[in-house]
Amino acid sequence: MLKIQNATVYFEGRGEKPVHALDRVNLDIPDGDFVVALGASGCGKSTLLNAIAGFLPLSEGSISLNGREIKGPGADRGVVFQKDTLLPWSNVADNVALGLKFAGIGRAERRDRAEELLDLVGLKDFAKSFPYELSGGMRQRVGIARALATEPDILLMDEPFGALDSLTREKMQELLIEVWHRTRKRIFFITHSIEEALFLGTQVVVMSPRPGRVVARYELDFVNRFIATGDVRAINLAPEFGEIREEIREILHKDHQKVEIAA
Ligand SMILES: Nc1ncnc2c1ncn2[C@@H]1O[C@H](COP(=O)(O)OP(=O)(O)OP(=O)(O)O)[C@@H](O)[C@H]1O
Repeated sequence: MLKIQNATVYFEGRGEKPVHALDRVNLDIPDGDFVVALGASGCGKSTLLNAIAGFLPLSEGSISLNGREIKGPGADRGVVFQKDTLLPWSNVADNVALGLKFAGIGRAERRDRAEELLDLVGLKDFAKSFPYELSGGMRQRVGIARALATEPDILLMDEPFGALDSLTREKMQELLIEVWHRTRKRIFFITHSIEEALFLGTQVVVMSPRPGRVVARYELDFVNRFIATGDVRAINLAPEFGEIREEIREILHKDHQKVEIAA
């Protein structure tokens, strides 16, 4: 279980009032859950992800993974960002195996593991390619394979498909569902897109800015419906999909007005 209790973060402002980026967020991510955080810009989504990753400390509250409090980065958490962070001078297989190299795993085992993961993300034939030879979607797939290499307990994904064109994005969503279904890895995923959140999440938390807090939660089943049927269109057209989408749109619209007024 990943347990977030009263997570609160203040950033020191430049001589002004501190920014209250995260306010008493409580969230449980059980094993196998796909949790999506959704919200307007500045509502603290990345702050929350960075705190789970151990990149920044909480001002108050705690985050624990399998009973151990998170105090810094660790191999039990794999991270994928919007911009790929692949090493341009290393080929795809070496990029995937980077974390294994740091962990002292031998060359043969690294190669086997990289091969297995590239197969999982549909890039079996690209092991020897270099990042510049790949499209944006393919680079993100390498990023996912790399994040999974050390067999983390959770995958943390900060708008991983935000920079992709809509067709590639849809393909990547389906690929990620396949990866999730096959590995049953728990995932914490950030997005601005309501449709993406509803399609992917077994749990969707809607966040609101100033201060960043959770304002709505949904337990959803569309992702499992997709796994069972493969029918994206039927899901998009399902009345309950439309209802929740409108409900969330309303919440986010109010946030937008709030931010515009404050700006
Ligand atoms: N290092 C920092 N120092 C000061 N303020 C920060 C810092 N990082 C984030 N903030 C502020 O904290 C608030 C939350 O930011 P955060 O990046 O977590 O939001 P977000 O929901 O991820 O936004 P976006 O969707 O635009 O990425 C914002 O007001 C932001 O300006």
